[in-house]
Amino acid sequence: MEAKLLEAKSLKYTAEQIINLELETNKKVIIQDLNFSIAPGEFVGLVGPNGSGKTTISKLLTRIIEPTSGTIMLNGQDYEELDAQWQLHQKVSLVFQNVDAQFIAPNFVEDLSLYLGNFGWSKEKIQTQMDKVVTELGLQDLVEKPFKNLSGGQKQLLAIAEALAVDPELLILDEPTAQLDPENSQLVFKVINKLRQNRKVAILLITHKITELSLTERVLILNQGKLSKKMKTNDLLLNPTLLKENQLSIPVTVEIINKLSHLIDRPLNLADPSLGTFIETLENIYVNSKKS
Ligand SMILES: Nc1ncnc2c1ncn2[C@@H]1O[C@H](COP(=O)(O)OP(=O)(O)OP(=O)(O)O)[C@@H](O)[C@H]1O
Repeated sequence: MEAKLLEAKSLKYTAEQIINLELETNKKVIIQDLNFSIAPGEFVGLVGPNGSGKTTISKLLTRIIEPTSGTIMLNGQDYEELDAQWQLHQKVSLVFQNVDAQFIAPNFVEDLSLYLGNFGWSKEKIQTQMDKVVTELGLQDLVEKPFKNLSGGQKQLLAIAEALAVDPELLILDEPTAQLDPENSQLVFKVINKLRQNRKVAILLITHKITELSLTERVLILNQGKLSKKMKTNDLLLNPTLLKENQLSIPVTVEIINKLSHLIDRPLNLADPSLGTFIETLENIYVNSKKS
């Protein structure tokens, strides 16, 4: 049986929702009956239309909110047994969609010291971890600069560095480049790619961007709070209908294949092995051109 780092079973989350000006409420089901697992070191994508519940899942996995029912297990241990959030947050780290909400001190050195100090770490241990992560991501020039003088991409990199400083087993990235321009997105993309190659951390990547998704091995597709599909990322990348339904931009290669089919006036089977090799080559050229 495949090893499981994290396992969610029959996960449900319901929130009170105000329905009119008299402030009457009803229960809104946001997450319903989710079952999924993530293996140690696995890189998994989480996609779905706006409002499908992706951010809610990241909050459940970090105990910012508690599920209405169901269980989450980490290394076979029930989340309930990780009796305080601080214990969990050394194993499962989250980078928020809006990184400004993540920092409370004026710069990275002070912010990370405060964050790791909360776990009761000694000054020496904090310094060792800070040096390690700053060197790993090449952020030496940024660590003492005030956050207010940094670009969105630089802040996003520091937020990732902060989340990695605890050496988590699972890192959750919630749309890490959603608010960045192409240049800053590229900076962050390169770092995620580096982590994939060099760290043994499992990553759950929430994204609407196909280039980021192409770094993942497997993808969970969420629809109205339910997991509608779990599939290999490559299979999703070749399925224009599913991509559109999940607000993912169509890969340039699939567009080329579709245009080819129009030209020859017959559908091309994307599952055809020879076409697969052609698409793979085009994808590599495309992804590499984005990386460089
Ligand atoms: N505490 C809450 N009370 C009421 N409704 C909520 C609450 N939290 C989330 N929701 C609703 O639950 C749904 C899922 O929200 P969530 O932010 O998880 O979606 P998402 O897939 O991350 O969306 P996006 O892609 O836009 O970031 C939305 O309709 C949202 O309005």
